[in-house]
Amino acid sequence: MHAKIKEWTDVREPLIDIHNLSVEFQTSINEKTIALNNVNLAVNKDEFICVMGPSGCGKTTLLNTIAGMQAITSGTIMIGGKKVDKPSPERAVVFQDDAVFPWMTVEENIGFSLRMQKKTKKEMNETVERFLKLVKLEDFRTAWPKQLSGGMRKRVDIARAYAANPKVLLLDEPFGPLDIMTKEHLQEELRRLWQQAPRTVIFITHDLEEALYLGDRIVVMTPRPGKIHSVYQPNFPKDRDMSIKTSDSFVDYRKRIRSILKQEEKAQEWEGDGK
Ligand SMILES: Nc1ncnc2c1ncn2[C@@H]1O[C@H](COP(=O)(O)OP(=O)(O)OP(=O)(O)O)[C@@H](O)[C@H]1O
Repeated sequence: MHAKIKEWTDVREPLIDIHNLSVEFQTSINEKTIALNNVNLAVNKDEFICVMGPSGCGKTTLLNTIAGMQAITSGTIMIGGKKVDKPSPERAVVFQDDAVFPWMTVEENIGFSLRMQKKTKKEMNETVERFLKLVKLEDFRTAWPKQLSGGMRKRVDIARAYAANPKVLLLDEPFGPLDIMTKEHLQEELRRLWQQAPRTVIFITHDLEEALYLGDRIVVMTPRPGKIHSVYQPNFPKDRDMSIKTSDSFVDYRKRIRSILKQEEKAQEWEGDGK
């Protein structure tokens, strides 16, 4: 059995406190799937956390549970001292498939939640303007979603979630279906946006490079049952660009985490053979 790596992580001001969280799905009368097993995690206010791991390790279940969209079997999630048990506008979710409204222009999409929150016209215009600028879509304010590329629609989606002014932004593989160039461009933009408008972000991905580039901390999950294997805090510069991907430290983290995932995969194959 390989040694588990535990790393020093710095949680000073936790906004999110996940304690002994387990989520089970009843799959038939006598069978259940343990999607999350005893997960403990604290997330600082305005921290950018990436949760990564192979398919089926419980990433989406964790995100849905934090969003309040998935019932908890045992344990608790507290956000800002309040127990999570249902969805709230304090938590905005961005999914893999963009959720822009095709019948609204770019600026109407970004202002949607502000209209729902009954903000004044002035507040709404200022916020929409700010986020149009931050995601560099000022020249497309009156465009319809079908006139935009996939990457641009994703920027509208993120701007809309941001403009709602949530305490927590939850992103579930938002760049998953995009080509590598668009993906890297959006990763840089998201990091820049987050620096200019800090928010507590939980970003789910199965892409290790994406997790290392974006996250201040990287939570590595492993499956069967879904658990946190280890947490890393690489301390890459806050203000970063794609060049960090070739740094010795980045390459070293990538090797170490990849080797953990490989060992876990092998261990599971052995377990599978033993059945
Ligand atoms: N509604 C459900 N009913 C039954 N089982 C479920 C349900 N949702 C998830 N599961 C199971 O829970 C486990 C974790 O699933 P989850 O989707 O959270 O993993 P994931 O890491 O997000 O995977 P992926 O990267 O493929 O999206 C899997 O074994 C999955 O089959």
